[in-house]
Formats: sequence, structure tokens, C-alpha cells
Amino acid sequence: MAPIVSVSNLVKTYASGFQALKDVSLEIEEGEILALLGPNGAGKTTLISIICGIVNPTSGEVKVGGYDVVRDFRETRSIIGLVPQELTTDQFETVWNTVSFSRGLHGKKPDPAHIERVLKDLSLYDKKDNMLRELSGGMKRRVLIAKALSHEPRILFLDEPTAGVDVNLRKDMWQVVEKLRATGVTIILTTHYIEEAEEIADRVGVINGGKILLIEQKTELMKKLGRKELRVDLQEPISTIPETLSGYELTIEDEGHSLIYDYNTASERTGITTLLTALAEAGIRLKDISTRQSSLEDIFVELVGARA
Ligand SMILES: Nc1ncnc2c1ncn2[C@@H]1O[C@H](COP(=O)(O)OP(=O)(O)OP(=O)(O)O)[C@@H](O)[C@H]1O
Repeated sequence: MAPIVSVSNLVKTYASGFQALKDVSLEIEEGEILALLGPNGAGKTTLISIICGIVNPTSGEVKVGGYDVVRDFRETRSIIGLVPQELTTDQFETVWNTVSFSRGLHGKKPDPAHIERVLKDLSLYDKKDNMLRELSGGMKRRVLIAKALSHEPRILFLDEPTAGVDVNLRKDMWQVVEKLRATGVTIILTTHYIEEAEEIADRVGVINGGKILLIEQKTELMKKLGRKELRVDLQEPISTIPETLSGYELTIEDEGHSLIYDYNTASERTGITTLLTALAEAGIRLKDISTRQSSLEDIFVELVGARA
């Protein structure tokens, strides 16, 4: 199947001379949830803005549903919904009109039943006659989502959707995302919250300095880069690791009360069984053992050298 979004050799140099994207290529399959992770200034918003036809690329090409985002912008805009970071709509307009008008802007015929459904899903229906300026910040965010869904897009972009939103909105938002996913809508989100990517994404892309450092199925990524840690709590503290255990990658923690063994989940043999036997043979008695899997955050920090 052809990808629904295809980005080839994208370069963006802003008027200031700053190169925000350096030869970015990626493909997005229909129906997937892709999370783009990256520190501030990585180029996430620039990439999304180009795909959505808001910013022009310096060079390279983006196709959405087979259409070119620059040449065939009407077609691509009708397929795409974008939830931007900030609201820029007329503050004196009502919620209902704002969302309905947005549907028209994307070239779709009026459909009050759809607008009603969207507003209800986002708990906005009882505010439909309020002006935007009368809404709280969280409700304005809901309006942004409603606008993006007003024309029933096949692809939804969410630019840092949960930055600074409360628990309820977050919950509603993910319910909406799940519902859309079930109907086959492709979802691309940028986020600083790694747990979020870990929870909902099928695939994860890491961007830094205008380049895609990696893009991979989440489960593959965790398998490939994921390390696991075995913690062995000891009955008696030790000060040095016995000679017989020098073949294992062990470190002493908690002032000698714990031994930490690092192993790779991808390798066939973890070495845990032989390690435990060797510990017993060395006369080291165990109090407890536990394991910890490295998270996407650990992987991200390793790649980018910073926290998102
Ligand atoms: N209009 C512009 N003119 C010049 N430079 C810009 C412009 N817009 C963005 N940039 C620069 O391009 C780089 C990438 O910005 P972008 O907004 O794409 O990053 P981001 O990954 O979305 O960051 P954040 O997580 O902070 O939103 C930044 O260094 C930014 O300062």
C-alpha cells in the first residue's frame, strides 16, 4: 500500500538563514499513530507545518494522499486536520460558528449533525453559543481539536496536544484519538511527554537539529535498544566484586547492599541463571531480586543527549 504521507529530501531554511530541516525523508502509513519526539527547536513544528501546507519548503517534496502539498494544496488541506499549539481564531465568534466555518474552509458541505457529534465528544456542546473569548484556556484547546475534526480528516496532526492541559482534557483527547484510530484515521503527534508516545504510538520518530535520528516501530525500538537491569539485594553488604564474578557486568550500589547486572533484552542468553549460580557459589546470599526495563525516555536520552 502506498504511504498516505511521503516526505522526500525536505529542507527548510528560514529567511534568517537558519536551517530548521536538513534533508528529512519519511513515510507515514495509513491508520498508524506516529509520535515525533524531539527537544525544543528540533524542527517538529516546522516539519508538521510544511506537511500541512502552512509553511513552504525550501526544497524537497511532500505528498499527502498522492497529492503535492504545494501544488495541490486544496486537495491536501481537505484530507488533513491540524491541531496547532495556539488558537488564532476570532475571539468574538461563537464556538459553533468557528467550528462550522472551519469545515467550510476545508471545502466540505455543511453537516450540523457531524459538528454536534464533535462538540459533544469534546464536552463543548453546552458552550456552543459562547464566544471564544468567554472560554477557559482548556476549552479553547478543545475548540482547536473540534476545528481540526470539523471536516472529517483522514490524517490528524496534533502539535504538542497535551502541553499544559489538565487531566480531564488529556483523557478526553485520548478517547477522541482512540475513536479516530478505530475509524482508520492516521494520527501524527509531536510531544515532549515520552510516556505519551510510549502509551499510544505505533511508531516513534526522534528528531534533533533538523534531522530524523531514527524512526521505528515502538516495540522494535524497545527490543533493539532496550536494556534491562537486574537488581540483586544482598543480605550482607560487600565492598568488592569477587574474582569469580569478574566476567559479569556488575556494579555495586546502595553502599554494597545491592548488585546491579545490566543485560540486553535482545540477546538470546541473558546470563541471569549462571549469574545467580555464581553468586551462590561465591557465598553471596540474596535478600531480593527485581528487574527494570529501560524506558523510551532512557532510549531518547541516549540518542539525543537531553530530556525532551
Ligand atoms: N519563522 C521562523 N524564522 C526563523 N527561524 C525559525 C522560524 N520558525 C522556527 N524557527 C527556528 O527553527 C527551529 C525549529 O523550530 P520548530 O518550531 O520547528 O521546533 P520544534 O521542534 O517544534 O520545537 P518546540 O518543541 O520548541 O516547539 C528553531 O531553532 C526555531 O527557532
